[in-house]
Amino acid sequence: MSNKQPTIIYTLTDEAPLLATYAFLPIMRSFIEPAGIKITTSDISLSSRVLAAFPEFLTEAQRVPDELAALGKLTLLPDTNIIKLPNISASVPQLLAAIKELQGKGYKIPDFPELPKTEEDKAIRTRYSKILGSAVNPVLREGNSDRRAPKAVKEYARKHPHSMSKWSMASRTHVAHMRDGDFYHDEVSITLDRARNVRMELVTKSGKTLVLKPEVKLLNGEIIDSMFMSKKALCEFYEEQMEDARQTGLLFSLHVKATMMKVSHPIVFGHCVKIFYKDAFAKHAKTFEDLGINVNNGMVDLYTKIEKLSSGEKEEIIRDLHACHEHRPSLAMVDSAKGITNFHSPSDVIVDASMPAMIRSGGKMYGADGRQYDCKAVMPESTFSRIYQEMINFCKTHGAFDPRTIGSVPNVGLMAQQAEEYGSHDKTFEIPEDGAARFVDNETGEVLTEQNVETGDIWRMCQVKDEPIRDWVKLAVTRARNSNTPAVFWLDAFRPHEHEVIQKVVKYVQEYDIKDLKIEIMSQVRAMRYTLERLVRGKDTISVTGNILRDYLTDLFPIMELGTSAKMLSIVPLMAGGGMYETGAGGSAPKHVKQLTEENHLRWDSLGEFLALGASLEDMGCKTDNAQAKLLAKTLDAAVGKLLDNNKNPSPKTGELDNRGSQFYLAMYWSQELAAQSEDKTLQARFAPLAKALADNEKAIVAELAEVQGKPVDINGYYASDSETLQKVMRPSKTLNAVLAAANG
Ligand SMILES: NC(=O)C1=CN([C@@H]2O[C@H](COP(=O)(O)OP(=O)(O)OC[C@H]3O[C@@H](n4cnc5c(N)ncnc54)[C@H](OP(=O)(O)O)[C@@H]3O)[C@@H](O)[C@H]2O)C=CC1
Ligand SMILES: O=C(O)CCC(=O)C(=O)O
Ligand SMILES: [Mg+2]
Repeated sequence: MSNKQPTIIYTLTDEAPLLATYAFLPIMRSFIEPAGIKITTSDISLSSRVLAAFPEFLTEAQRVPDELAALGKLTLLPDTNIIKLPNISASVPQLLAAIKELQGKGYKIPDFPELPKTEEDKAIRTRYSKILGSAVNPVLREGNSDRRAPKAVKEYARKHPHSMSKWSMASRTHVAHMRDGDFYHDEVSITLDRARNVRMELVTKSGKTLVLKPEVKLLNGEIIDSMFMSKKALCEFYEEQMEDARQTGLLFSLHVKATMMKVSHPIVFGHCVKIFYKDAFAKHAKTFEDLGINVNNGMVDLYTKIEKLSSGEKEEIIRDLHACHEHRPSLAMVDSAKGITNFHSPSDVIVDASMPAMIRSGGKMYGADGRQYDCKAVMPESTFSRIYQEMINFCKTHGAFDPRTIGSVPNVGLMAQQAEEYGSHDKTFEIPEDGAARFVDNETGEVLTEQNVETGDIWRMCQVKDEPIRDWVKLAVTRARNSNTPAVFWLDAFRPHEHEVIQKVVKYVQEYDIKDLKIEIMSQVRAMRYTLERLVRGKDTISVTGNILRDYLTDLFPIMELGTSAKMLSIVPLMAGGGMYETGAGGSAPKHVKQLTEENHLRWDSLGEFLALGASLEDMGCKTDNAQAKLLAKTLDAAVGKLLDNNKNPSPKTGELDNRGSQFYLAMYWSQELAAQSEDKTLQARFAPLAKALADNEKAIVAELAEVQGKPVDINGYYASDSETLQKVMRPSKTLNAVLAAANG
């Protein structure tokens, strides 16, 4: 046992989860500190990451340390215990807004160089690139992922089923994906025979050798993939699908994950927008180039930049853009009332959240008139899009899922040590010239892979190390055994990368006695069908997947089963021995901030935080033999059960109980559980008065929390608010604050 004080590190992130944190931290402290457990915070918000990247632009007082890097290092230590809330994986428009806000607050950080020309601009751009997209999770996720719906949550969903829209056999909704020329078709994969130092280079048809990445250090047994997406095939695909949607009268809707595939997917997104508005882009090519318009960042980039033009020029462009709509399909809308389409920003429609929402709505998305229509969900990469089509087929045949009766699909996901797409960010390139794209061993000159590519193709290297695969297999077998549930590895032997992974899975599974377990390997589409057949019969099936499907399935199934992925238990057993407890499987819900600032109601559900805290305490209790930590975990679990039983979840409707009210109830139930137990008399004596004070003041507290609602509230910014304001907004009940202060002595 270490002599260090047991410590939980709680992350400060962005948007709704950060707001909720300002209410939750004081509550948590009141419960944890009496047991000698310390809570520290680590600010990994977007604004803090921006400031940490540019110390020389700031005054001494403004500088902040790089807390993400420090936290990343801690994940490699055995006694680390982190509670990680969702953070913004910033798109360019989000980063630009954060920079602008910080500059407005007196931080003299540089502008984001959109078209860097000088060396200095390029260096700044490189620093900003490290902050863009999925920049936090790959650093902290030094372990694989275990996400599931706890029993109490599943029972709650069965008792209080969320609404599911009807599916009809007549639905024309479908998924459109490329059938050729995408990453699935153009992939080569190898397992390394020894550690190697490799470069990525392009030998152009004109005879030049361009080194795109001089060095990638690879380990023995590591799997590396060379894959590319053909620009020509992608653009043809978009043309065909747009024409098909137009002729058949379907909404056209594009779904990408531009945050996690932060280099490739913005390009994939941008081509779609440029094809849709092809005529306007051809006519105004020169102006757009002069303005530095880059629709990889969405139409918002275009609309912002044409503001600089005279009103005549601007109107002409807008007229020409509108004219394109006449021979194109209707677009799915993100906000019909404001005329914001699917093309506005690549971070508005993120596959993991957007596809389940569409399937939950009976295959419908919103059109420009605010009504719901069948749609063509365009997901160019066929690798994983087919699973959604399989689910759609199933819903059309069987009708919508019934949350009262369906089973559950927990996930064990491969993601440790920047597995698969997580590690591809600095190894993804837009090909500048036709040629051969190759991985070459720097020491021997050996060409490991070679693929012919054309200008504009997207070429990348993905990798996965051997140890994470072994750990993933162990986690899958352990979950299958502990829950007595079949586990299916979703792996397609016809995809080169997964073919290599299968070899390792087969090898590492043999390290366990699995004769009483049901462990299978199936291609994704078969795995989906098999899982769905079981799901509708009330049976559970563990999905064991690579990184992308980890992400996709841990929103998809929870949203069908529970109505949300916020109520998921989401654990990352760190490979070095520590633990990271993520809060739910959803994101930072920007819509929720909007509702808060307009109506002072925060609908964010902190159940994920409560579950993560429970898992974190339990783990601490077991690893350090700390009975009080175990007791806190047990009583918190019971309190969560009571919270669900009494339906004290936050309501989406202003005027009803919100996040702050739900947190109050958690505190009340938790203190009651601690007061009612007799295992630990000290904790009992400590919490009895708190339980009484909270119960005695329930009415007053709930009334004070309700009173503030219905009016706008100023949170002093969006990305870089200040803690004083947030505390004030998130802790509006004087009575609750006084009770907690008294309890903390
Ligand atoms: N682990 C992480 O760090 C993750 C970060 N993200 C980031 O989050 C941001 C937003 O992503 P987006 O795709 O919009 O996904 P979100 O999960 O944030 O939002 C989709 C919808 O899910 C519902 N939702 C999600 N979490 C909760 C919760 N705790 N309580 C209540 N409802 C919830 C909300 O529905 P409703 O509007 O109906 O209330 C919300 O509008 C992006 O910047 C993304 O990169 C995304 C996923 C994970
Ligand atoms: O890292 C990200 O950008 C989002 C991750 C995510 O969506 C998830 O873990 O479910
Ligand atoms: Mg996700």
